[in-house]
Amino acid sequence: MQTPLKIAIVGSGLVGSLLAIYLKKAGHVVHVYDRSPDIRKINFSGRSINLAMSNRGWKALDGVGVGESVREIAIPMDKRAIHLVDKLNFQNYGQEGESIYSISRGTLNRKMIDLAEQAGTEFYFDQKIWDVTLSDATLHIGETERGEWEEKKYDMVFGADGAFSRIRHRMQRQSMFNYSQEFLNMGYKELNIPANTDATHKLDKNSFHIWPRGKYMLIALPNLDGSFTCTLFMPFEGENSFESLTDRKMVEDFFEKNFPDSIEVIPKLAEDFFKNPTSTLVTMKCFPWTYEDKIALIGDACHAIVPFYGQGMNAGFEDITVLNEMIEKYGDDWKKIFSEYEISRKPNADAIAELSYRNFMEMSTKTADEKFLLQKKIEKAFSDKHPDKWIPLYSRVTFSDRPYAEALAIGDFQNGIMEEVLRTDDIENIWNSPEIENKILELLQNV
Ligand SMILES: Cc1cc2nc3c(=O)[nH]c(=O)nc-3n(C[C@H](O)[C@H](O)[C@H](O)COP(=O)(O)OP(=O)(O)OC[C@H]3O[C@@H](n4cnc5c(N)ncnc54)[C@H](O)[C@@H]3O)c2cc1C
Ligand SMILES: NC(=O)C1=CN([C@@H]2O[C@H](COP(=O)(O)OP(=O)(O)OC[C@H]3O[C@@H](n4cnc5c(N)ncnc54)[C@H](OP(=O)(O)O)[C@@H]3O)[C@@H](O)[C@H]2O)C=CC1
Ligand SMILES: Nc1ccccc1C(=O)C[C@H](N)C(=O)O
Repeated sequence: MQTPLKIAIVGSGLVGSLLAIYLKKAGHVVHVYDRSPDIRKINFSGRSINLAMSNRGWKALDGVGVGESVREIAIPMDKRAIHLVDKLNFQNYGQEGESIYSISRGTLNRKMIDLAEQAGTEFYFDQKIWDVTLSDATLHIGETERGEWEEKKYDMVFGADGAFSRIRHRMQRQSMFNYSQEFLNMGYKELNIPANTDATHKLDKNSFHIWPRGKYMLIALPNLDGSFTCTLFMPFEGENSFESLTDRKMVEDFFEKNFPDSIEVIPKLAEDFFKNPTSTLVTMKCFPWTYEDKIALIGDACHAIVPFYGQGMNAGFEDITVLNEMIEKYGDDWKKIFSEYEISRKPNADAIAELSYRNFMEMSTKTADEKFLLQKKIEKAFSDKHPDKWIPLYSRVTFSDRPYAEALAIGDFQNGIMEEVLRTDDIENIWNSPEIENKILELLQNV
C-alpha cells in the first residue's frame, strides 16, 4: 500500500473507472468526475456501441479481479467473415481458441462504475471540469465555460477525459509540450441489424463481419440480444461519400449495389442512415503526459487513435497495467512513477496509432485480395510449425502483451519476407511446401 492520497480522476469512461478501482485498491481516496449524467441512469446513446476487447484489455481487468464478470457480457469472435459482392470468405484471427470479444460499451461502462463504487470510489456526475491548476492539482468545475466556477483541491489529478481532454488542454499551454491532432477525411455512421424474432443472430455471431470495398467499408459486431451494430466507414466528400448520399433512394440503391447481402438484414437502413450522426475520426498525439507528481493523462486523453485495429480501449487499459507496475516498483515516489510510466508508454502509443491507421487498408482492401489471404495462410502454416520463429503481427498486437512498438518493428520485417515469398513462381500451388518453408527460414537469417 502507498501512503494514502486524495486523488481526482476526470472522466468516468472505461479508462477512468478502471483506474479508480486500481487506485482505490492501492489505498487512496478516489473521486471521479464526469461531465455527463450517470450512465447507469440514462439510456446509453453514445457512439461506438460495441467494442472489441483483446488480451491487453483482459490483462488489466484480471489485474484487479474483474475480468470474470466482464467475460459474462462478451461474445467471442474468432474470425473475420469477409463479405465480397459475390461470396463469403472466412479468415481466422489466431490459433485455435484465440478470439477477440465483442462487448457493449454501455454495459461495460456501467459495470465498471458499479465495481468502482463497490470498491469505495465516489462518483460525481453532471460535473464539467473546465480547467485545472497544474501546480496544486485544483479542479475548476462549473455549469458553463463562462459562468461561475467552483474549486476542488486534490493531491493529484488524472485526466481520463477522452480525446478532447480539458486536462490536456491546460497542459498544452506549457513550453516544451508537443501536440498534434489529425482528422481523417473519412467518417463513420452506425446502423443496426436487429435480432431474429427468437432473439438469435441473423449472421454468424462468432465472426467480425467485414464488407471490404476499398475506399469505404461496412463492419458488424454481435450484441448479446441477437442484434449486430454495423458501422459504415466512408469519405465525407467525393464519389461514394456521405455527402453524395442525400436521399432514401440513393442510400438504398448504394447498399443494394455495394452490400447486396446486407440489404435484407438492415430493415431500417434509410431511416437510421439519416437519423444517426456521421462522426469524425481523429489521431491525437502529445508529450509529456504528466506534470511533476501532480497531474497525469491516461487513455484517449493522451493517445486518441483511429479505431481500425480495435485497440483504443485496450491501449488505455494497458496504460493502467503499466502505471500499476510502476506503483508497485517505486512505492511513494510519484515523480519516478509518472516519468517511467510516460517513457514506457509513449513509443507504444505511437506504434499502435500507426498500426491502427494501416489496418484500415488491410480491412477495406487487402481482405478482398486473394494474395493477402494466401499470405495469411502461409504465415499461419509456418507459425504453426515454428511458433518460436514466427508470431504473426495481428497476434502480437491482439493476443500478446509484448510492446506495440516491438510488434510494429517485427511486423515490418516479416512483411518484407512475405513480399519476397509471394513473388515465388507458382506460389499459389506450392505455398505449403518444404521449399517455401526453407525460403522463409533462410530469409529469417538476414536480420
Ligand atoms: C467508432 C469507434 C470504435 C471503437 N472501437 C474500439 C474497439 O473495438 N476496441 C477498443 O479497444 N477501442 C475502440 N475504440 C476506442 C475506445 O472507444 C476508446 O479508446 C476508449 O473509449 C477510451 O476510453 P477513455 O476512458 O480514455 O475515454 P472516454 O471513453 O472518451 O471517456 C472519457 C470520459 O470523460 C468525460 N469527460 C470528457 N471531458 C470532460 C470534462 N471536461 N469534465 C468531466 N468529464 C469529462 C466524458 O463524458 C467521458 O465519460 C473505438 C472508438 C471509436 C470512435
Ligand atoms: N479517435 C477518434 O477518432 C475518436 C475517439 N473518440 C472516442 O470515442 C469514444 C466515445 O466518444 P463520444 O462520447 O462519442 O465522444 P463525442 O464525440 O460525443 O465527444 C464528447 C465531447 O467532446 C467534445 N468534442 C467533440 N468533438 C470535439 C472537437 N472536434 N473538438 C473539441 N471538442 C470536441 C464535445 O464537447 P462540447 O459539447 O463541450 O463541445 C463533445 O460533447 C471516446 O472514447 C472518445 O475518446 C471520440 C471521437 C473521435
Ligand atoms: N473494433 C473495430 C472497430 C472499427 C474498425 C475495426 C475494428 C476491429 O476490431 C478490427 C479487427 N481487429 C480486425 O482487424 O479485423
